[in-house]
Amino acid sequence: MILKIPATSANLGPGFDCIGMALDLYNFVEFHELNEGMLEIIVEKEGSTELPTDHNNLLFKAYKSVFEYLNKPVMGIHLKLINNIPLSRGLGSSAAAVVGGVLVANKILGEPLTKEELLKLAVKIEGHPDNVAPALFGGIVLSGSNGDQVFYRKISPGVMLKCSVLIPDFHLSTKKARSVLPKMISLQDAIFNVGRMGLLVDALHSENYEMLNIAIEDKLHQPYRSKLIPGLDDIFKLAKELNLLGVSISGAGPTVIVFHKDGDQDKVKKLQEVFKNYNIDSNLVHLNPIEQGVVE
Ligand SMILES: Nc1ncnc2c1ncn2[C@@H]1O[C@H](COP(=O)(O)OP(=O)(O)OP(=O)(O)O)[C@@H](O)[C@H]1O
Ligand SMILES: N[C@@H](CCO)C(=O)O
Repeated sequence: MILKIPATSANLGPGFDCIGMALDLYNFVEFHELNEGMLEIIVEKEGSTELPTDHNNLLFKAYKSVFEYLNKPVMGIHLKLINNIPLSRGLGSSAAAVVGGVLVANKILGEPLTKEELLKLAVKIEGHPDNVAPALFGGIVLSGSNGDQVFYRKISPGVMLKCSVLIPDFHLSTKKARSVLPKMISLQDAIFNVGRMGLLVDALHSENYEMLNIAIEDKLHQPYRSKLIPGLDDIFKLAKELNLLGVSISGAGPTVIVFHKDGDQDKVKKLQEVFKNYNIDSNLVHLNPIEQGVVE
């Protein structure tokens, strides 16, 4: 059997830990059962030289968590991971691994758990729902958790919503990108983000992107993370000058996601020039938001 799991872009500016969108870039997981206690992991493409191929592999840990949750012995498994989502770049590689792991276990066990139960297990491992929810359900997903419960609502991406990602040539782990965030924020900044989030949800629902460049602004995480992403402030400034629809850090970064109209590709290339001016190579990839989450 084989699973196809999408990349995801979390936060979309103001929705820190609360919103994410599935994109048409995929990891594939080929799997079959082995005798109890056996584990084989083969990694191809992204992460082939660095990802562990033993019990420390995140996808295997997520797989194992389903058996533990159901109080069942862990079944032996062969996993071939064909990864196209780059690691630690802000495109949801860890969420794709976690979703892959819980889904593989559920398949092997004859699907005892619903997608909602798998979401809960995935959130426990990932720590927040914003990437795992769209990786599971597709589309743009608003989410939150309350101890044991995870809430979500899906918005279908509008056909006019086009985006490109600028993937810089360096890793930034979510752990490091979270370590620079303050423990407390001011009421003023909270009000700023609540207002932007309202505008963002309205823009995504109504498919009216006129105010997206305002709606996508954020004061909770991006100002602190900009010191980890050289050139980011200049990219944000230039995106406004070029009248692009909106720009934000993708997930914890360092990838930058740019919303734009069809035919704006040349303007997006100008943003890539900014990274170059900071001696950072980057890969510019056009990706479409997608309706479908993980599929068999
Ligand atoms: N295909 C995979 N198989 C197993 N583990 C993976 C896989 N992809 C990613 N990981 C694990 O996830 C880590 C990267 O997670 P991290 O949260 O730092 O970045 P990200 O998920 O790519 O970005 P973001 O969360 O900002 O979107 C890797 O170092 C590795 O431990
Ligand atoms: N919301 C998360 C996404 C990355 O996992 C963050 O920005 O840290």
